[in-house]
Amino acid sequence: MVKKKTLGFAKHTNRASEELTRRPWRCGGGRCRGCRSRRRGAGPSTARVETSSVSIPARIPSPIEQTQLERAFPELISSLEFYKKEREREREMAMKRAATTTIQALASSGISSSTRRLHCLRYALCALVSLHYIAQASPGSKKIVGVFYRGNEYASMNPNFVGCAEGALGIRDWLESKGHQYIVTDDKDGPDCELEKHIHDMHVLIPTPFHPAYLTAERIKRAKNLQLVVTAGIGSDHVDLKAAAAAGLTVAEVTGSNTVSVAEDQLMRILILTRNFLPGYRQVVNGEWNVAAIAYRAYDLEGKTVGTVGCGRIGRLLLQRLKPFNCNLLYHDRIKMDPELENQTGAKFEEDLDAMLPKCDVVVTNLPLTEKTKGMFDKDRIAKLKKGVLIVNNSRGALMDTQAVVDACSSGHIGGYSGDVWYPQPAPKDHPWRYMPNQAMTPHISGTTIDAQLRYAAGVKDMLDRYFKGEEFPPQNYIVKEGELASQYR
Ligand SMILES: NC(=O)C1=CN([C@@H]2O[C@H](COP(=O)(O)OP(=O)(O)OC[C@H]3O[C@@H](n4cnc5c(N)ncnc54)[C@H](O)[C@@H]3O)[C@@H](O)[C@H]2O)C=CC1
Repeated sequence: MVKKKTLGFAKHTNRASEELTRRPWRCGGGRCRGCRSRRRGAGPSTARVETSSVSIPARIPSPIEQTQLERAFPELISSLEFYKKEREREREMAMKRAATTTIQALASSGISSSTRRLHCLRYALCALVSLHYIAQASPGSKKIVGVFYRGNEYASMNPNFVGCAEGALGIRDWLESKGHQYIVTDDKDGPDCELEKHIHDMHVLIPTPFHPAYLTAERIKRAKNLQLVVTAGIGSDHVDLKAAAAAGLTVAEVTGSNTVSVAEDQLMRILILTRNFLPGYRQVVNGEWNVAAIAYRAYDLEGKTVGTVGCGRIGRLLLQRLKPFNCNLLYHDRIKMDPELENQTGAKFEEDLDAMLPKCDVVVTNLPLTEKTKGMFDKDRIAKLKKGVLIVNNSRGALMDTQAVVDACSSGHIGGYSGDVWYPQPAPKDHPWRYMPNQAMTPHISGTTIDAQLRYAAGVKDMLDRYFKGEEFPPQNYIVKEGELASQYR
């Protein structure tokens, strides 16, 4: 049976608002994980506030400490009281005021002896930890974990580079101003990684396909507080969707956010392969000049047959972009396009995939990775392709049988293979696709242009906002909802 988890705390707090005022860490509902964990002895008195590098014991000060604090920083205490009572906006202001008061009190205390300075620092630390605790434990406060690729020295080179861990989708201030905890990391694999430290108590996970945090059934089992997974991008195959559905999680992605970015990239890869571009580039870099080595298998795209396997949002944009090149366009999908759209793109529907493939000079994949599409291009299917076929796969690496692609590229049966998706990601140094001939591979980049990042960051923010308010997401964004997988994943 599917366990449903409460989405959005607006409803949640209404149901038990009085209880929340008295015991802010409890929802008052019998199914509340907070209450259950407290009964198991993991209540706030023993809770720890995790940050990416330190772990501070978070607890409400004892009455004695409170009196000491009151004496030391009366303004701070009244701010704390105010903070507890008032609504969200006022609470934010009170938090800022309390922090300022602490700093001002420190600065104006005229401390001369080191002992007094130590006392003062202790009080200040205690007050700040209390503030932090209240921010964590206030009604509806969520722990949100983002897993993105690291920006390193490039992080500060473009203010719109929000897709990296340092950019954190540009939503840190917004989330923290609402009292939520936002942990961002790129450390996602292995038992000692940073992500593992937060699995047990995170409420929301924001993974991205470019640096996938693999949310396995085993991790889902341990993610007792998890309610929502929002993929920053498109393609949520890094999540065990069946396990997510069984656990009552919502999985959503920012549908449409990078379709243009991928369609443009595919067009580029088709041209790079058709014109045999990369060997020419390598010659130049290596100080060589050998026209024949390129020209003997460089072609025009005009007149060639291009087939897309999968023709949803990206596939259709690709067909529209290919139309002016005067190719023969074919598509295979579960669903036939509207006749109007077929006319617009000039593409012909092929119901039988295996009948379409041998006709194609260029095959492009535009499918999600599902149980049905995993390993779709195995040895047998690749053998049915035209000799010298060019393949562009920006969908997912696992659509291909890795070794079958290596063998076909090595024998020349595949004349060129290009894409940006691998399994696993990041691709290990010894991944055979790095070393096979006739490849024009890159890291996973096509859907993470700056334009795409801004779109998927805005989409994630919109969905988080709706989640906090207990509102529905745009329907096309749901991959798992109320125990059901989106139709193409079933
Ligand atoms: N490399 C990158 O940066 C990116 C890669 N992608 C990948 O591209 C995929 C497609 O993206 P969209 O076009 O936006 O998705 P979409 O959902 O709009 O289109 C997918 C199409 O595949 C069809 N399909 C699904 N299963 C099928 C099957 N078994 N047989 C035949 N057709 C099937 C669906 O009917 C649908 O028309 C994503 O799922 C993702 O894996 C998406 C964005 C960025």
